[in-house]
Amino acid sequence: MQIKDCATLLNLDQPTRQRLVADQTEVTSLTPDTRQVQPGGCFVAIKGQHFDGHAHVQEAIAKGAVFVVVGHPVAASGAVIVQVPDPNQALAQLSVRFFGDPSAKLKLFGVTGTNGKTTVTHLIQQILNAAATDCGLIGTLAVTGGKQPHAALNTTPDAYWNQVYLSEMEQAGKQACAMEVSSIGLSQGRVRGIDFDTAVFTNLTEDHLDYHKTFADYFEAKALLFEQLGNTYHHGQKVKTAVINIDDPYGRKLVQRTTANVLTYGTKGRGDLQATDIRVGADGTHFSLTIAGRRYPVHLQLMGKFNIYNALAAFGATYVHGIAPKTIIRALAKVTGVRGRFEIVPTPEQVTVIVDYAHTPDGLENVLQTIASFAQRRVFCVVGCGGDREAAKRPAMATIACQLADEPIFTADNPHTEDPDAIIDQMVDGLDPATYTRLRDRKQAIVYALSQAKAKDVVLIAGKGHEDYQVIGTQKQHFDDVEQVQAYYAAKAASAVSKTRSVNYFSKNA
Ligand SMILES: CC(=O)N[C@H]1[C@@H](OP(=O)(O)OP(=O)(O)OC[C@H]2O[C@@H](n3ccc(=O)[nH]c3=O)[C@H](O)[C@@H]2O)O[C@H](CO)[C@@H](O)[C@@H]1O[C@H](C)C(=O)N[C@@H](C)C(=O)N[C@H](CCC(=O)O)C(=O)O
Ligand SMILES: Nc1ncnc2c1ncn2[C@@H]1O[C@H](COP(=O)(O)OP(=O)(O)OP(=O)(O)O)[C@@H](O)[C@H]1O
Repeated sequence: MQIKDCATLLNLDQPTRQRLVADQTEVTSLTPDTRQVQPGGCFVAIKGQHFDGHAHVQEAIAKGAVFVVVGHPVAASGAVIVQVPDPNQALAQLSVRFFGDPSAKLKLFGVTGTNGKTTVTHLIQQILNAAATDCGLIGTLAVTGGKQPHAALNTTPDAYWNQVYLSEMEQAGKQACAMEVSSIGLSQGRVRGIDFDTAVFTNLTEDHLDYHKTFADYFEAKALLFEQLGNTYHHGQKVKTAVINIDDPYGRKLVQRTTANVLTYGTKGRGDLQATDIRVGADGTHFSLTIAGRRYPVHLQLMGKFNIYNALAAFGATYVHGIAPKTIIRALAKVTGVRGRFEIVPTPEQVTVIVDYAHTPDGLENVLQTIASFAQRRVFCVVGCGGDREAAKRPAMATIACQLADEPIFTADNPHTEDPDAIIDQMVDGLDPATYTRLRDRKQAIVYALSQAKAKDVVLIAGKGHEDYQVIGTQKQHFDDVEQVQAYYAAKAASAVSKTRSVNYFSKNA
């Protein structure tokens, strides 16, 4: 890329555009991060919550930046510096150009909604792989599909990293990418410049209201994905489709918000794609799927009615790409689970232990209702709420746990800089203390639940799913719910062995 290429790309005033139009200086790298600036590169100054790139332009130039994009005038010299109204938008425009617009060459699936994004993207990946279409993933668990996986800092990375990851996937020979698109990512413009083929809506319930302030704003952020599918019908090879949960009232609104083709799905008698005759058994979930007047039996190993919705979403997203229903159904039947999503942790006892990422009132309710459909005895529920965010959902989470679990145990999630006890106080406000147990230390809470559970009980450990850390204060410490369960049973087995040994020892010497 040369500086002159940016003349028509960026939102520049006429004199600046004329100044750049003949500049053949090569721009050999691009970054919004002062720590990554390379000689010959372009630096885009971004103002974040903690760091403002504008205050560090001279530092970027000292590191060799030849082209700098800013949002307001800065006192710096030694490079071509241009001002644009929105540096975040400029970063997206430059990234698409610099990395050769990889999303145009991949089948791009964007999945949004309060719950189900991770699950649906994984299901889409499994189906595409079964149909010999190599698919990468961008989402909460990680970014995969390039040469090597990347840990996920955000569910939806920023505009620069999206293009980096997509170009890595393209270079690694991937043909598709399924991407989780968060409402925060949408409202911050992180997916600007990504040419989605298919946008999927799962559902909308209360979440992230500390960020979006009102439910209406939260919905508007989600709606952006469907509006951004475009307003033309000449997308080259891309046929744009919105796949929408029509049982959700917000899904019904979204149908009006896109000019793309729409495929709706649901379980309540409407939708192009419908699930009926739903049966939950010990071997998973069975239902009949109807599409285009044909009916297919489907079996999922995944538990829970919400996973039927996730399966319908993934079915719709891949069906519109011409994948045969039977191929999709076979692939869905093989999926055993997604890490930290209703993950059954094997135990040496007849206690069913489930680790699940449910961290919204709706998510927790769904998981507990699913457990109720097969639980034979008591249900324990270890759950907490995150700190420094979303205080409003705390009492709702605890009330649902008290209503749907026999033994709710309230504990810490990621308290961040809040006092875990203060968070639990807000959770249990108005609840009868006789109806729950509170143990602020998450390890102790898990150990307590496991030690109380008897054969045929179920222990749900909710809220952190795949996370292998706990954020206490400003420190991120290693903590993994699955490991805690394994450690508990390993310690129990070791103590049983040592007790047996000591009994033998004493009996031998008696
Ligand atoms: C509130 C928020 O959205 N924050 C995001 C924001 O961070 P920030 O404003 O603090 O950034 P910053 O550290 O001030 O840096 C600003 C700029 O300066 C640059 N910088 C920074 C340091 C330096 O030395 N030099 C430098 O140039 C950075 O590269 C960046 O371009 O920009 C960062 C880089 O893109 C994001 O990682 C970060 O997400 C944080 C981690 C976060 O927690 N975000 C949450 C709210 C979020 O986005 N969540 C959604 C939804 C998840 C869900 O659905 O559950 C998500 O998509 O993850
Ligand atoms: N379609 C759904 N409807 C309601 N709840 C769901 C649905 N799918 C999953 N869940 C619940 O929400 C939890 C999170 O699921 P998943 O990770 O797939 O959602 P997500 O949208 O990616 O969440 P996040 O953005 O917070 O990572 C699951 O562990 C499950 O409890």
